[in-house]
Amino acid sequence: MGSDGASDRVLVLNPVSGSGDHVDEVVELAADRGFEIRKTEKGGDAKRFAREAAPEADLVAAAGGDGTVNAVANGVAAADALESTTVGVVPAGTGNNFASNIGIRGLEHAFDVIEDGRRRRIDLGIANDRIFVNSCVGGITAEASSETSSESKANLGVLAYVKNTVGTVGSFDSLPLRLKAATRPDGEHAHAWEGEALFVLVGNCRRFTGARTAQADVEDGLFEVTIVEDAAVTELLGGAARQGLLDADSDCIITRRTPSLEIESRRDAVEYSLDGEMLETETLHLETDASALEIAVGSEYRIDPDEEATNGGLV
Ligand SMILES: Nc1ncnc2c1ncn2[C@@H]1O[C@H](COP(=O)(O)OP(=O)(O)OP(=O)(O)O)[C@@H](O)[C@H]1O
Repeated sequence: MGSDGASDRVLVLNPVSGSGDHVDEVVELAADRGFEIRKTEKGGDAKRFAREAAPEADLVAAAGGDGTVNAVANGVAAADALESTTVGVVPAGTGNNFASNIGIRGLEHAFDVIEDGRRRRIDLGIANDRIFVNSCVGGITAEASSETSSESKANLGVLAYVKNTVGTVGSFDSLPLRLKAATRPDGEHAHAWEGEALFVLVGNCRRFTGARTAQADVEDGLFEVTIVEDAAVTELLGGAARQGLLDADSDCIITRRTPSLEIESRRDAVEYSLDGEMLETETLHLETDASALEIAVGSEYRIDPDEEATNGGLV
């Protein structure tokens, strides 16, 4: 407790995330460790609670799904406290994609990590004036993505999205988009792409191509961008996917690493999902804020997830 009565560790608890049966256990674990607990009652509370707590608190933890982590990161940023406040992640959502990417396995483990885990400064994604930690997804999967199981995502990468969409949506309105991605931090040497996209997947801490791990390098100042052209559906229906051919090597799937990009719709506004929270806009400007957010990570977190194969996973 600070001298003015403000807590130095605050837990923002979403009681309705996931199946909603985490509340008692989280309250007990948090109380044992001296957290002040603030339960959300409606949308907008998590960001507000984090913004109010961050100027005094060394640690603000988010108990909920990716949306709650997103709100807490946005609140800490709104308080201008990213330099001084660490964010903790307590996985109590449906998918908990971000938590698993940073090596957090469950509720009790999350509190152990907050107590003793390494601190790392990771990149944040900025989409127009909002922050995201894990991913920004545009197109028809913006909603379908939350329904694709994490197991299926990890195994199939971007193919899981195409398959899931084909399975659940049935027909498609592809997006006429224009993308411009910088190849250097100063915005020089832009790559441009224009065409009909089924979806655009921008990963900060998460990747969508058929890599061995779903975690992207979140300390490199770069997004992993995947564009799936609408021709992918034809390939998929043609049986390429069943034979395992539709993946990062497909001509319909374009991948880029970039510190910033702009996505412009050539028709209507497009719905994007920022860590599961929706944003509708015609033009989306995305950039990374390198090493902006301090988080507590589990031992399975990898700075460079691709190094695992060569050095036995040690970082
Ligand atoms: N008390 C509440 N009642 C209703 N909605 C709430 C409440 N508190 C937060 N919310 C809403 O919950 C959403 C965030 O949910 P969150 O993403 O954390 O969980 P989830 O959807 O179960 O998990 P995941 O994103 O991992 O699938 C936000 O959109 C927020 O507005």
